[in-house]
Amino acid sequence: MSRIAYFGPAGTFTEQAARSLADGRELVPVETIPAAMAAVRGGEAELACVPVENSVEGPVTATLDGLAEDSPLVAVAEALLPVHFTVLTRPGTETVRTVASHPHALAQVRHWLELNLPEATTVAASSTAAAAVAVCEGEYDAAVTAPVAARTYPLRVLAEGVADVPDARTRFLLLATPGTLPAPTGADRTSIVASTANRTGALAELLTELASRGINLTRIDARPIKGNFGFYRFFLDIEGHVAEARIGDALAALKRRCDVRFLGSHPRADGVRATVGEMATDEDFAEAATWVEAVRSGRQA
Ligand SMILES: O=C(O)C(=O)C[C@]1(C(=O)O)C=C[C@@H](O)C=C1
Repeated sequence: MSRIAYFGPAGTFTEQAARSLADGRELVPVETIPAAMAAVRGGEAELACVPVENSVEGPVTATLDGLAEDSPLVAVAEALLPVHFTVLTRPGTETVRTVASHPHALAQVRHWLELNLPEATTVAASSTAAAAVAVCEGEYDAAVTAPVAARTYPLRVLAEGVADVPDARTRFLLLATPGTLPAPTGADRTSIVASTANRTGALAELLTELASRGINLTRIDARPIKGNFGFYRFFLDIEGHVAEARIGDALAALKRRCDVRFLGSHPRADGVRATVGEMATDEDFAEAATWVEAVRSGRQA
């Protein structure tokens, strides 16, 4: 049976996302995001499930860095989960002095902690479920976790439905080694990472290549190129599938300008159909290509 390595241990939001994408595959927890990616690169798992962006805290930087470095991986599917937290303690805990969780989770409950546990010190854990494990082992007094962790670990629920921002969401990717792409659906997302030269207008030129082909951008994040102070990579998510003419044409244009890594084209979890700018449909591109052919072959003045 094929396997999905997910950012664990058991009881993370990522496990929930992996379950929703599993399609009968075996789920295998690993401790870190780089370990999930390494499992796919090393062939121990066919797929990896990792978080990529949260509507409150933004990008999951370990995922972005892992996608830009080492051998290529591509996203073949995604899941979008609503994020509200459960706070767990050991049965019998009377005073909460330390609260542990993933930094993204702590950032999403900052106000709740200020109001409800103002004396407690927050501690970063590798994941929400790793924090629950640490509470079980007596290392910390409370953990901010996914609701599912309350069923996974023998802990007491101190609070449920905790979220500073009511409709917070996290998006997760299912990653594979490059192979057959998922078929276009009309509601797809294409992701790339581009490293531009450090000169005036370089980023504007990349964005213009997209805009002039009627392509809508859904996310842009910059990450430093490590060991090269002041130099950045740009992660771009765009609406559409590389099989569509305007997207293929834009990627070819970007490739001529800078270093580009393709990170996949896959259906969007929210089903939002791509906005296609004026004169940018596949038919428009095909008509224009036919005209150029005619000009080249002398059939058209
Ligand atoms: O620690 C977990 O449960 C995770 O799956 C990670 C993660 C994240 O990286 O953003 C996922 C969703 C929540 O936003 C908080 C933590």
